Amino acid sequence: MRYAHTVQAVRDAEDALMARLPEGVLMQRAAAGLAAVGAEVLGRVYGSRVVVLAGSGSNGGDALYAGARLARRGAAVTAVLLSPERAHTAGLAALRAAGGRAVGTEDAAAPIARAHLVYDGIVGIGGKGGLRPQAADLMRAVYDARAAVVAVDLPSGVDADTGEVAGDAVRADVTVTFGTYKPGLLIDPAAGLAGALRLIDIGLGDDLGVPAVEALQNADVAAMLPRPGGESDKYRRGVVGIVAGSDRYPGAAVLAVSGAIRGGAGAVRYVGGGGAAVLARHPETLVSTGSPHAAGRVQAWVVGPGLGDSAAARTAVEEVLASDVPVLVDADGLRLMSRDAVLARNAATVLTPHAGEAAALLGRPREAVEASRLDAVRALAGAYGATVLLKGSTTLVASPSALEPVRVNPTGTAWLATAGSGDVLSGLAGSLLAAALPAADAASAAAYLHGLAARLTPPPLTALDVATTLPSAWPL
Ligand SMILES: NC(=O)C1=CN([C@@H]2O[C@H](COP(=O)(O)OP(=O)(O)OC[C@H]3O[C@@H](n4cnc5c(N)ncnc54)[C@H](O)[C@@H]3O)[C@@H](O)[C@H]2O)[C@@H](O)CC1
Ligand SMILES: [K+]
Repeated sequence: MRYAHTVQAVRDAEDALMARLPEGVLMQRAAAGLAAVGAEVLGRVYGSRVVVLAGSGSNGGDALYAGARLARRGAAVTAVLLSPERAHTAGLAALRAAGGRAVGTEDAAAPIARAHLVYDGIVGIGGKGGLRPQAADLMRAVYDARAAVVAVDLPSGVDADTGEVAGDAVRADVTVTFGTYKPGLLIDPAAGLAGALRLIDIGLGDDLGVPAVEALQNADVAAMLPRPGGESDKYRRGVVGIVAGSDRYPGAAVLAVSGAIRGGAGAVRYVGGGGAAVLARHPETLVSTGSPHAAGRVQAWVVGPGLGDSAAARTAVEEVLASDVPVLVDADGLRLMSRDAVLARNAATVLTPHAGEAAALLGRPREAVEASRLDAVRALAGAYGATVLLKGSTTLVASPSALEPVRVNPTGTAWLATAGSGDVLSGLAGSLLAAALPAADAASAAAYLHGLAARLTPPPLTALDVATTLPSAWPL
């Protein structure tokens, strides 16, 4: 698992650790990591030209000490001090002692134009709001110079706790972060500005509390997925029921079932008007028309993809929500469900909106959901007492309890923004629910596998390609 902690958690852990260590040790650990990554990016340090953009806080201090380390190895290092009277005194002295120099912003143009590498030490976890105009101007000069940008702790101007970007922010090639990831490094739009992430262990480990955000890694997914044993039969492995598609949208039925049959459940029941199309593609499906409760026992339901908004569709959603097994609601189901029906449930409910659907449920503009994804997913999970998977550029999964970390999906590709890919995801997640995975695990493992399958599929990909590639994404 990859963990991200809030600024407050980082500060508490740093305070606890600093009380046990001589002064300055943590900053030296940070600077050593920063210098090592800078040296890697440069390839050859001796003779290279490095600019340190140093703000007034400890983030600038880290960058100045890193600059000092590279200067000792033969780099020409120039620090540009954004507020010269408040620059980190000891860091600046170390840089000067190592042969580096410092200038004010008025003299920054020439060194920036010739720089190979620029450290963004403007602000770190103490930053508030976007870049100030002067810093934004300096960064424009940096991009024009095509220097490599290494952000210190996080790209300045992004919100460390939420991933929100309120104004101008640094666009980094690499971000070297200290002690733990910050939520903003994993969640868009900020994550899109961080470049490659490098975590430097500064020893916070035992002092960090519960993470705010976590990202599954391959081994985590492997440990969660169902594996049939000698005692398994199709019913013990779980049966998933899919209520999807309609005469008008039979394709959604096929796609949801194609995800479900590759999700580890022992059998898939399909209920609805798309049965002929489903059977043509997946003859192993148990197909029925009529109502969900007449279809036979299932261990989880998926309801909504391509369902339309007929009276029958509404009744089907109500009936499924009244059941005592886990239910995943997607697409049209999200419009047809009532909040009271979701709140009244005892078994788990998983909602899988994209930003537009989440916006409608929350009564916010879509852009507001996209700009504040973490807040949106938590708000929805709280309001509905449900596990919510918010799809998009970074897919997030929030549990109904605000104490649980939000999961951010590390896989995926922009090619997934294709018709029907969400239907495959809901079938897959429903199948994992039927195989008895807890709701947050089912949703986040499904997002992981779906995103990985998409990456393994040569573009331009179709939703059915993703479903077909799922077995290659399944960890062995
Ligand atoms: N506390 C520690 O033990 C450690 C801290 N470290 C570094 O210290 C950083 C945090 O340092 P600080 O708490 O001093 O805070 P920062 O260096 O992040 O910035 C705080 C300063 O920036 C100003 N500021 C806030 N928003 C701004 C904006 N938008 N534009 C320009 N200036 C702005 C504030 O007035 C304040 O003076 C971390 O991100 C990390 O880089 C590391 O050295 C590791 C150890
Ligand atoms: K920074």
